[in-house]
Amino acid sequence: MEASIPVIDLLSPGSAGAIADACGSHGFFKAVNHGMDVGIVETLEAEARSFFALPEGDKLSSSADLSKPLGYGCRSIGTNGDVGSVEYLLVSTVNSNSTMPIALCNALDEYMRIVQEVAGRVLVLMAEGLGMKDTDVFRGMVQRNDSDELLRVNHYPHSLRLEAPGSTGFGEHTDPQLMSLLRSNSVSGLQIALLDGTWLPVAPDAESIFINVGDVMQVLTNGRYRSVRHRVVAQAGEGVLSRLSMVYFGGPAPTEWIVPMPNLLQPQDTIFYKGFWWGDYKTAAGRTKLAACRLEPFLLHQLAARETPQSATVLLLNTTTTPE
Ligand SMILES: C=C1C[C@]23C[C@@]1(O)CC[C@H]2[C@@]12CC[C@H](O)[C@@](C)(C(=O)O1)[C@H]2[C@@H]3C(=O)O
Ligand SMILES: O=C(O)CCC(=O)C(=O)O
Ligand SMILES: [Fe+2]
Repeated sequence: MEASIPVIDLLSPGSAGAIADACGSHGFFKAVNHGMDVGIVETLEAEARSFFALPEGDKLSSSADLSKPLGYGCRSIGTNGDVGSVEYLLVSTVNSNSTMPIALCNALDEYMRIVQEVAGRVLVLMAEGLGMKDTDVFRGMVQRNDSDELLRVNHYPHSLRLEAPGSTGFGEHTDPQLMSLLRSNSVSGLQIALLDGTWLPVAPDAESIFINVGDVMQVLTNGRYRSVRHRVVAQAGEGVLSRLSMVYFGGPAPTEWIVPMPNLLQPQDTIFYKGFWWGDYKTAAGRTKLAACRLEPFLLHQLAARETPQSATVLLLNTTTTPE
């Protein structure tokens, strides 16, 4: 059967089960009937596009009050030499972005508000799909006062294309947090890695949202939900609309201890991961290259990769191929 992205209606009665299946098989799905306010999404898109159209110097100085790695960035991703044909704005909830255009700040704030609400609903369904009694456990982790939530707006202008068409827009990686919620315009480029290592292009859909499972969720669920490797391949097309995406990352508080959740384990189950504090994991992740397998040091050493097909996926995906 041809591989395809699972599509889930968030309002359907079977959505929790369908989400659990998708998070286990792909670590990724498209959600329809998500209820996000179209006007707020379109306003952020328009404000972000105006911001990205500013001269480089203005963009750099206008976000200079956001300390690295937050703020405006161009080509360089993280601090370890990774580059892509992307410019972006990375903001956290706790930052007051005083020197950015006020309309952009307002649009980011409004978007954060609606994306937190829908991310919360999805996290509840993710817990429900696992049969958890406390269906609020994941939402609770990302919606504490000190939770580590981020919003990133990525723009892939043709002018930044590094080499030939098909070159790196945003290199392959997994997202470190619990889950990410992505919305893009109608320009393609996003691809996800399947269990067998092939890359599956994700058809863009500006009306829908896309959910990624992140590293922390993979650990909390002892590998039942799979942190998906993904990348953006830069598209050709001078004069044509460029890709613009907005991604919410739901991370826990720095003091949250991340370990396979006891109430998801049966006595006979193998525990695949040792625990870590999110704060430490994030600091360590910040020192890695984008494509690194960041969970590798936490995989319990006595486990052979073949014993754990889902949780070992990330480790097995060093060499990936693109389907023709
Ligand atoms: C190369 C890097 C960029 C990143 C921090 C890291 O050292 C490794 C993880 C990267 C990532 C991927 C998902 C998100 O876009 C991001 C904000 C995150 O939390 O982890 C980025 C980091 C970044 O751009 O600083
Ligand atoms: O821009 C995209 O479509 C994906 C970006 C991404 O994976 C990220 O920002 O972590
Ligand atoms: Fe990502």
